[in-house]
Amino acid sequence: MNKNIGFIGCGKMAQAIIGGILKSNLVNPSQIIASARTEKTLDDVKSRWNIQTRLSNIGAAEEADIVFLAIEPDAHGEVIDEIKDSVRSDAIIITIAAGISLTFLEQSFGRKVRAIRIMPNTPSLVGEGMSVLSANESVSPDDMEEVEKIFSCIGRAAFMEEKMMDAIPAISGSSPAYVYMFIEALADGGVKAGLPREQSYQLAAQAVLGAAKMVLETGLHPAELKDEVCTPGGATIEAVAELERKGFRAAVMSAMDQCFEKTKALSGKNN
Ligand SMILES: NC(=O)C1=CN([C@@H]2O[C@H](COP(=O)(O)OP(=O)(O)OC[C@H]3O[C@@H](n4cnc5c(N)ncnc54)[C@H](OP(=O)(O)O)[C@@H]3O)[C@@H](O)[C@H]2O)C=CC1
Ligand SMILES: O=C(O)[C@@H]1CCC=N1
Repeated sequence: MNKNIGFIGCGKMAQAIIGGILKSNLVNPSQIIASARTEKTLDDVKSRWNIQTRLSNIGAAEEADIVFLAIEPDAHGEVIDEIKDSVRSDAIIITIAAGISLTFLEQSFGRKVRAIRIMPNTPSLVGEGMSVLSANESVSPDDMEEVEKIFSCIGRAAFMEEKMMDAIPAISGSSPAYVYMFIEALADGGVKAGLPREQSYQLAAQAVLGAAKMVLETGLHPAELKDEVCTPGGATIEAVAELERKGFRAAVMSAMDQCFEKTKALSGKNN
């Protein structure tokens, strides 16, 4: 891809995207220009990937064809104020923040900008991200294709109407955190039953990866796949019954409600 990509903010999520893009060889390290609040972060990313770094946000924004706002939701107003006169008029502006709307971006730039709102997740680092994208009407089909190319290189990309975007953190932006907790719990259970800890992590993580692939590749309903594992009178149904008694599914859905409510609160605060 013959474009310069700027990252304003270079924390966990930006680094997952940068690492994923570079692994897929979509661009060279010299095409990525990142800024952050501290020199420490910039030194870290420079030594990890040899990308270009700038301590000034303007420095990262002015040379970029695509500008990622990879900062906290609350930092958007101040940062956009800082860079808005330096961003190229034809640049594509992307926010990856929870709860930052396209209208907020347009209003903060004070002009028509090509704006895209994306909710990615950290498995982008290993090419297994899930990113949901929503664009304003200034974004052309060619722009969309270009941005979709980036996110398809680091996992799966889906376009959705903006009204859906506040619901995405709970299901795919934040959910890797709950899945890691599940893997950790599985591994602890393995250790409790006498398995070595390192192998327990491997067994647990591979079971989660395999189960996810079964859902994606067989197209079967998760309930049907679950039923296939439960041998009549066997061991699995005992575990399933205990998970139901302990409110496993209700706990997951209620956790997602909390995440959704917080995202809506961020949206309300920033829009
Ligand atoms: N983590 C995740 O899994 C996901 C995060 N997101 C979104 O990504 C965004 C960043 O989150 P995350 O990566 O977790 O957070 P981090 O705290 O890891 O990263 C934030 C980055 O922003 C930089 N920063 C903060 N203020 C400024 C500023 N004024 N100028 C320049 N740089 C600044 C920080 O610099 P420094 O390092 O020097 O402090 C840091 O590099 C959030 O909006 C979040 O909603 C979206 C999906 C998933
Ligand atoms: O915790 C957060 O707010 C961000 C959004 C999705 C994942 N991390």
